[in-house]
Amino acid sequence: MTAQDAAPGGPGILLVLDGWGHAQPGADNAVDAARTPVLDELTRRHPSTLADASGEAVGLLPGTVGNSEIGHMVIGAGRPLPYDSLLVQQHIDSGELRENPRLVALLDALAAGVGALHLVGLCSDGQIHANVGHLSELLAAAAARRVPRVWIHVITDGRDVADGTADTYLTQVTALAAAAGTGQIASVIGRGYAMDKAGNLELTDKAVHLVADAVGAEVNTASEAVHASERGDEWVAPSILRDATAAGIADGDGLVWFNFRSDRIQQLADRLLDHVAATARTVHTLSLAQYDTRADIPALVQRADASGGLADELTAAGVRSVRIAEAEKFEHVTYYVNGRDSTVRSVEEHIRITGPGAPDYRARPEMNLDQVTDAVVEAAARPGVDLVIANLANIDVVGHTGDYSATVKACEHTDAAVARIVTAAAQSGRWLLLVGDHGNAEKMTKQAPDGTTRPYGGHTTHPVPLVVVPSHEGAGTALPERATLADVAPTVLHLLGHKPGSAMTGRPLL
Ligand SMILES: O=C(O)[C@H](O)COP(=O)(O)O
Ligand SMILES: [Mn+2]
Ligand SMILES: [Mn+2]
Repeated sequence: MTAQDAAPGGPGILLVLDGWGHAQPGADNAVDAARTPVLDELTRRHPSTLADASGEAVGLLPGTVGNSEIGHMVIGAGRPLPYDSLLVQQHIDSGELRENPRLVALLDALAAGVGALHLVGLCSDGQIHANVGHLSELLAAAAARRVPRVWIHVITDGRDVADGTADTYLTQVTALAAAAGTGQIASVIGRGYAMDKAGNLELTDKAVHLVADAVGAEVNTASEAVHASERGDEWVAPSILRDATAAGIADGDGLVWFNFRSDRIQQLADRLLDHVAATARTVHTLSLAQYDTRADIPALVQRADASGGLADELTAAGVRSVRIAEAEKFEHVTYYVNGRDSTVRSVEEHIRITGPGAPDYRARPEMNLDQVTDAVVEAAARPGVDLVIANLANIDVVGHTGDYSATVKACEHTDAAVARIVTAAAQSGRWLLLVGDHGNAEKMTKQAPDGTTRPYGGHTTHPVPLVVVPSHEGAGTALPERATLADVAPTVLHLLGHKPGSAMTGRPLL
């Protein structure tokens, strides 16, 4: 049976170009500056539009930059999904968070037993992993319940916000603690250490020992630690404040993780809990939102239901898909597209491309794109495969370095990979849908809180290009002037010859 027979519409390829946003040409627009003849030609010749990938359109607070998790979840769900940051904010605004029974029980137990509360999280307003405003609510709750000691373990950012801004956020943390009437910064560490997600345990363990055992370079002030960093805010060395050398976790203490996003904090959370248990201490932990940890950490705010998306529809229709990405984005084309569901369904094959990682992607903007492309071309040639879903990571991952010329190169490598995939699609009679998951590389500078313009590798609120290359020349019709990521799954189903799922609010664009 050929793929054409298996799917009444026709087989296809959904290609997510990570971090491929659209903005007017400008001196900091790496997407526009790059030589991308293939993408330019596809956009010109075939039905194309711009899709909203940030804010309310995807389930974030208005004006919030998109991110890979919500981007891929909405691409898969075919509807905006209230994201964890939005749900946490709603719980704060309604007063529910402060009254949360789990939180109240923990704080009351600490007050009664004279235990300390440790608050650990990323301190910035990048709104991708955490929001320092959420810390303020936890401090207020601890003050209201008269917790005798509250230690703040600051993780510095420099990735979701412009580098060189950590000091401003430290000042903010101190002001929030003063306003709440409780909380003292105990330690400071860059997210490069504390939020590793690639299994580099030697990095994670520095954060474990800092938070659990108060082991780090001694500094007089948090700001001193930030200024001593030779590699920017992301790599602030593990530092303990001189007046907090007793801030390690004591038996019976409490710990609340205040990142709302799991992927980059779960490795630390698991490792720290293992270490505390191995050293015969008990710590009572909660997380702001639900984490994908090995350990069962009760969450203060539950996740939105993301079922009824593309994966469920494909399974019901018996549509066979292959998911392909390199390690950096593998979970995005599997777990997140499938609605944060780690089941590998019988109609799915997951291909994770591994290759040499890079401590610094500026030196390897090509990443492992050749192998990813090989795998897409190979899967596209297989008649038994109805749908290939792949992610090309370069534009986003290299964009995060904040290095403009490396990011231009990443866009050019991506263009060459797309050329091969277009040919493979044509040879196998497949349609091809290209879409970004959020903006990044089309804006490589940002105004810092002090008013200066700085290099910026983070995400944006810009829309993303969406292009449909039909399987047969001339088969395309114009797309609506504007779309959203929620329209991707209905459009994919339509191209495959199916109706949108009943849980989907997005529409087929063709
Ligand atoms: O975790 C990261 O690398 C960034 O903070 C967010 O990027 P992502 O949403 O593309 O993963
Ligand atoms: Mn992304
Ligand atoms: Mn990113």
